[in-house]
Amino acid sequence: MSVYTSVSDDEMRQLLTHYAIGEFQSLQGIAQGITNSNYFLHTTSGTYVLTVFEALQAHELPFFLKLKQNLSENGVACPAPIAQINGQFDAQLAGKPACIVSKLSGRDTASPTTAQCHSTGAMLAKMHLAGTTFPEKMDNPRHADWWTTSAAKLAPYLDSQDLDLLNKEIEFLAQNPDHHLPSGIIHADLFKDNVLLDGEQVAGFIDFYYACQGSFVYDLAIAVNDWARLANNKLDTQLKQAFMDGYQSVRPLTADELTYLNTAHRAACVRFWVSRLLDFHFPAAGELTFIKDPNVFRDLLQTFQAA
Ligand SMILES: Nc1ncnc2c1ncn2[C@@H]1O[C@H](COP(=O)(O)OP(=O)(O)OP(=O)(O)O)[C@@H](O)[C@H]1O
Ligand SMILES: N[C@@H](CCO)C(=O)O
Repeated sequence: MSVYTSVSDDEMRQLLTHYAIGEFQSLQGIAQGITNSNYFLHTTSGTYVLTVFEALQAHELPFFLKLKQNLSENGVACPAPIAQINGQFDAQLAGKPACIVSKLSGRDTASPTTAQCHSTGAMLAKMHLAGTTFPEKMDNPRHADWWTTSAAKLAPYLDSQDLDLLNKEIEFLAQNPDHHLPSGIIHADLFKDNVLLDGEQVAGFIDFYYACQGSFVYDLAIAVNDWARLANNKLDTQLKQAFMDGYQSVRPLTADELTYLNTAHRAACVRFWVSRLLDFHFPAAGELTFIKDPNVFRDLLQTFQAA
């Protein structure tokens, strides 16, 4: 149950005095989710989603909320943040940063169909195009510098084979950067559990809290590595193709992006192999982390190295 911060009815009533979304009716904790406390908020004007952020700092929140507003206004399926009467999107509850966003229909899936991959790929391309109208920038906190520093921190915990693989791959990526490729705002974590689906169609992307500047093909590779990954840690050709076709139905990849694609998949493997290794070897104190298997991305990386 991912409700770490309990919000009382009185606290919620008080917060709602700053919004024009009707009178408080009830709050219902949402079981899914790992990092934050999420609730369905029922008011006399409808149902919304309330998030109380457990790790994000208050000053970091406005960027992500303005981004979601910009994207939702530009036809990207994602929750629209609800502004307070004074125009501010971010709020505070129980001393923590919080926000209210529109509720989307749909649910995530662990086993996508090709049609769902196609729809998600198309929406990702739409997001990349729409993001070009967003004026603010955010550096990627989990890219080359981060994985280089993290590999040094992880070195004592890895066996020599894994450490050698990781270090050589980081060296390869340093020699093959993506700076020359089309870039802009990327989601950077578009795994299956961050997309709500309504039948075969995307109802909305959620969890924009790793969104940052990056190359579009890297973002595409992050998503395909999860959407098309099979239990044997190889990619399903049909799911991958459907995702790529969906993406390219909206934004065809350039010749340079197609040339770089395999390297982008490798970079995406390193990103999540390393973050999962850090979660495993350095669990944050007091954090209820559901450790995800780091080795799936090590194994997937090796399939791309062999390609
Ligand atoms: N805008 C929304 N509309 C409908 N349901 C939502 C919305 N936002 C979140 N949810 C529901 O809440 C669940 C938890 O949200 P989310 O995955 O963002 O949790 P988190 O703890 O904030 O992040 P994470 O699990 O990635 O650490 C989602 O699986 C989804 O079911
Ligand atoms: N999507 C990530 C977790 C959140 O960043 C993973 O599966 O490792």
